Amino acid sequence: MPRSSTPALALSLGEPAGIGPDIALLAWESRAELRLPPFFITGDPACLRARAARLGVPALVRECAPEDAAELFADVLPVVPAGPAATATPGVPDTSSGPAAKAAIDAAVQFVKSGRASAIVTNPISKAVLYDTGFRFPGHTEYLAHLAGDPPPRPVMMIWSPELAVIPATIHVPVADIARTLTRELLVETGRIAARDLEHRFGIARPRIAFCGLNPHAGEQGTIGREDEEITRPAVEELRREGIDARGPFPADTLFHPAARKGYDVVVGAYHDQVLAPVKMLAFDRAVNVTLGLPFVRTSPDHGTAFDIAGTGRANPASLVEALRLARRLADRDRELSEAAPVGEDAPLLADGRPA
Ligand SMILES: NC(=O)C1=CN([C@@H]2O[C@H](COP(=O)(O)OP(=O)(O)OC[C@H]3O[C@@H](n4cnc5c(N)ncnc54)[C@H](O)[C@@H]3O)[C@@H](O)[C@H]2O)C=CC1
Ligand SMILES: NCC(=O)COP(=O)(O)O
Repeated sequence: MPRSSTPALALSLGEPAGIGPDIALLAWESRAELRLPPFFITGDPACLRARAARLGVPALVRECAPEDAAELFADVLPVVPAGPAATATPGVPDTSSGPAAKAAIDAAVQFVKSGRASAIVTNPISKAVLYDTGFRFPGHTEYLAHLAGDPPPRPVMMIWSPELAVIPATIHVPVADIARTLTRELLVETGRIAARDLEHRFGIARPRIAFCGLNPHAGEQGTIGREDEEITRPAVEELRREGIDARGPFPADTLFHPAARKGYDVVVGAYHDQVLAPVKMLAFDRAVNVTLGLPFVRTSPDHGTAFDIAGTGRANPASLVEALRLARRLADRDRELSEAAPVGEDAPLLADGRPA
């Protein structure tokens, strides 16, 4: 059988005791109806066979090489074995979970970097389980940047949905540390990366980037906290001087209602829950986590491991389905841009080496 010229997407197994295996199986089961782009899973095939049997999903799990996945996808669930056996019971991670989840990410990244996968989609990991097994990165976002290159690019987390797209400038930072982690340099870098990737990867000609204040009422002209005047406003002004359509700082409490959402393409928030809560309220089953700033495409469902429903058949694969679709779209656009780009010494390059 001829091999497809477009590599499949690599989907990492995620936390084996979470809903990653469930949603991967359920998405694959609806592949024809949903016209899903072909993907293969990196991880322990035995874990997926056991979960398919438990859920009653008639999936034929087939071990294969990445190159064969696109052709096999219509008939079987392609799995490229990676990492140790994942022995955990659904809902109950054990000591195999951390190494199995990490090895699945490592393999997916290796395949996308070598051109054997078009993009990577990651199933949720349990941060606590990984930290317990020696993982020293806050999450996928920073770990993927570490694997992407030396020096690592600055990664930016964006949660994207048709209703709302948001970026937390600080990510997995304790609330007590947010104000000192939020710097002008961080906001400027985040704005630049957002502007660049929204234009190049998402095709938005001049993205409008709204910055949230940190304090109530965006600090009320410095009377309720100084950060918005001393950090966020100068960052917005610096970005505007560079030609980026940055706006704000705006009070967070009035930035997410329907009329306000018409005024920007993405919101950069000061911290995780300030912007992830609104997007998950509006679009929990449609939103997709995208890492900007990487030399390859990475998406993920917006939710976590959902240990409480793993292995029950109640997990909704909709966010994973959107993550797969978006990964395909972004990877196709990356490929079109690189094919159209001039070659040779004069070709302009982005900071990470991608064609501008
Ligand atoms: N990209 C990633 O790797 C992410 C990992 N996490 C990790 O997930 C773990 C659990 O986090 P939580 O805050 O409990 O959030 P969670 O998203 O796992 O669960 C929150 C609630 O939503 C439900 N839920 C989540 N996804 C669902 C789906 N697809 N279908 C139906 N119901 C669903 C769960 O059953 C639970 O009641 C943590 O260890 C966290 O670090 C959280 C977010 C993203
Ligand atoms: N709350 C979002 C989240 O935890 C995702 O983090 P990451 O693993 O994609 O870095």
